[in-house]
Amino acid sequence: MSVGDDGESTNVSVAVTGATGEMGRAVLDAAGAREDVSVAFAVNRDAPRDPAESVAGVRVEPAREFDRLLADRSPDVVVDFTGPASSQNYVAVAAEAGVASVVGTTGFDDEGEAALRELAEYAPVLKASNFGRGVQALVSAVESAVADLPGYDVEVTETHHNRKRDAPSGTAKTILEAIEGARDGGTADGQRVHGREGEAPREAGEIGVHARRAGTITGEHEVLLAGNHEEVRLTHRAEDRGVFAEGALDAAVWLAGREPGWYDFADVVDGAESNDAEATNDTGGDDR
Ligand SMILES: NC(=O)C1=CN([C@@H]2O[C@H](COP(=O)(O)OP(=O)(O)OC[C@H]3O[C@@H](n4cnc5c(N)ncnc54)[C@H](OP(=O)(O)O)[C@@H]3O)[C@@H](O)[C@H]2O)C=CC1
Ligand SMILES: O=C(O)C1=N[C@H](C(=O)O)C[C@H](O)C1
Repeated sequence: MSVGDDGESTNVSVAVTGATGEMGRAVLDAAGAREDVSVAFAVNRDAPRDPAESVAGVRVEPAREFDRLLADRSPDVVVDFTGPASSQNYVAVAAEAGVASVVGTTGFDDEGEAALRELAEYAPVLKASNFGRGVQALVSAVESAVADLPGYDVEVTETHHNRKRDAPSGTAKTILEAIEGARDGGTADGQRVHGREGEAPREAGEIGVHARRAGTITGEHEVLLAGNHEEVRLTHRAEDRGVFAEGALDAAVWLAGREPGWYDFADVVDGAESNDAEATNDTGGDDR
């Protein structure tokens, strides 16, 4: 991390994994347009066959070179949008070298999530299921609506492009946890009903969860609350992956130089200017 003459402006160097994936490309595009970020290197599992091929002007190296590049180029933060297994590997190598990680990858199982949290004891790890600032606002609005409307039926619907692997989305899981936390005394996730089929009517307290996959839709999340002959619908719609990429780079800039620990995007959005966020190593949360 370099600090400018004014002592204020900083430049954070990032290593980008999954560089030829949708999000890797978006991150490299966004980084190229920012003055507070530079790219130390970029890797992909299957690097382009032509070594001259680049993404946003950055040469993409094979993932097997990740350890060496990390040592040689000393990035401040690794920005990872890949898959759960590779993400865990990248964060492990980074943490061992004392390098921070921003993780956007979703779809971790409990074991994978716990492993990441353990790695946060060695280096800062900031993980978020959605780096859109609007989703932070959506989650707050959902918590408030659920608390204000006890007894209303709640259904969560997420819609994504047809290439998405994990369902429900990481964001939907974050929203579900917010709903459960906002209900009186909290509710067990056994009340989640995924899809709906058969004869039985809806039971009180159920939270319906619906995942749709179609075309090239970037990402939509809707929470429907219905009762008392009225409906409330809270929706977030991402129009472009650049939204997630900018949020992830904001997170990288915020994370550089922090103490080891577990952080989330709410820390960045709530206290972007402050340096006093407390890292946690708790095992709670479902931010996958
Ligand atoms: N938190 C957020 O705001 C957001 C999170 N996401 C999440 O980010 C992740 C990536 O999404 P997206 O970019 O659309 O997906 P893509 O499939 O377009 O890209 C995934 C990238 O990760 C690489 N990759 C996948 N598995 C492995 C592996 N086992 N080892 C090494 N590299 C691997 C792929 O390499 P290869 O080309 O060789 O297959 C590819 O470069 C998903 O989990 C998605 O849910 C997405 C958008 C926003
Ligand atoms: O895979 C995606 O595309 C997205 N994944 C994230 C999720 O699982 O919530 C975030 C965003 O909705 C796009």
